[in-house]
Amino acid sequence: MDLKTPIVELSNVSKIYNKQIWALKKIDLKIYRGECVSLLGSNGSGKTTLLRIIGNNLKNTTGTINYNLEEENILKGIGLQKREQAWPNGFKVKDINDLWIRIYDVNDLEWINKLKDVFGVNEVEEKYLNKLSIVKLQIYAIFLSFISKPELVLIDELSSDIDFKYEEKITNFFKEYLEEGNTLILNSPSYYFLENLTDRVVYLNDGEIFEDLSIKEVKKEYKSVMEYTKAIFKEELVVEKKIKNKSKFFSTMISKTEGYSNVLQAIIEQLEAQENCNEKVLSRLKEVYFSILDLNTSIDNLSVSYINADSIKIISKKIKLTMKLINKLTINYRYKKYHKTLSGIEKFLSKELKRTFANDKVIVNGDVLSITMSQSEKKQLEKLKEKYIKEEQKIIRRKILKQQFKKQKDMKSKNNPVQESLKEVTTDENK
Ligand SMILES: Nc1ncnc2c1ncn2[C@@H]1O[C@H](COP(=O)(O)OP(=O)(O)OP(=O)(O)O)[C@@H](O)[C@H]1O
Repeated sequence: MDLKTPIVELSNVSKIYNKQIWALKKIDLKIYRGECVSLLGSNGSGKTTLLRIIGNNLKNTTGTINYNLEEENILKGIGLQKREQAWPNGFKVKDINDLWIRIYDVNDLEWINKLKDVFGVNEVEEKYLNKLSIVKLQIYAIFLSFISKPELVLIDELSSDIDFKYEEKITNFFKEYLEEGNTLILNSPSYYFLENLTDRVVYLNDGEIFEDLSIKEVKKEYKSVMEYTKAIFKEELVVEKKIKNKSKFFSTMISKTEGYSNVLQAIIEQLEAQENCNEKVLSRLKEVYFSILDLNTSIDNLSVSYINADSIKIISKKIKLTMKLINKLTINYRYKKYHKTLSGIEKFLSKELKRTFANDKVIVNGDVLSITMSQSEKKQLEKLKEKYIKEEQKIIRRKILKQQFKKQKDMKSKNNPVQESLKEVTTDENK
């Protein structure tokens, strides 16, 4: 197996949608065998477009793509997991499994059983596809992309909502797969996969490659992947928005999310310095940190761009995800020491941010603007609001149950310096 020749090489590749939107601009990129490459970049930077073009699922407008696959049939050589895969009604998971096995002419049943075990497919085989949760569907779509044992696998959505038991199992499976000389490309993986799997990051900005670094270079230059993402988010913003003014409305949210990310960073550094620190908690905390940083960048981006229903939906989704990650951490691990910090962040997300973005009006530079929405979008927004309220009620109920526990902890944490810095953020919040 030739590890030095790229498995895929893109030269001068551009994609223009509808003769208007220049989604990818003259991309030159070589991906090598055995690599795990993560695509990073803000919303709309071109990651999915690049992934689909490499995955032979979307036609590039200009440029050339050369594959160096051992498998002659490109459909078998490349596995692509797509976002929001639509399935016809009335199909059980096992029906689609049989169909895929037949389409790809797979005879290696040991391989299929292994995949079923890694991705938890055995547990859902008798279920109808439209009854599976979004996360289960995403994982199932990853399972399908591996069925033909492709040399190059592209994953568009690797949710941070994946259960911890599967996260570890999937990571180990991916590692083994890479060691056999196969290649993986991931779109915006969660922090866990970024930290534990990625060999190289390709950062896209407005359809161009902004940075292409190996993880070794990242660690040498920025100490950690976490520091890198923070620096690159900032660098990108400086380049993009140097001269643009942000409205006061957005700058408060931006400074708060930044404040929280700093508090989390301090906690993470404290934990990392401890000898017997709980790795699982640390990894979860990093995910929350990463998610807040991403939220911070998205709001920053939003503050200087055209605001429409879609951009609001994206932010709402990110707020929800961050809240879920926090809940996952506080509920599963009951990590008492930093509970106050996390519930402070959650309060800010649920009480301020979520409500702001669940509205169809936003304030920009002191003016109230209505977001242009179709009837169906308005209906969808109403449904979302309902869902948010229900979720909020659940959170409140959980909070009441935990009140007693919180009181005791507050007393204990009074002398903690990290808690003090949180206090600054929460005090600022009340202004
Ligand atoms: N089918 C399409 N038709 C028209 N424009 C599109 C289409 N798909 C993507 N775009 C536009 O191309 C640009 C790049 O989109 P793309 O989905 O590749 O970005 P991305 O980095 O994956 O974003 P996200 O993280 O939000 O998914 C965006 O401006 C997007 O609106």
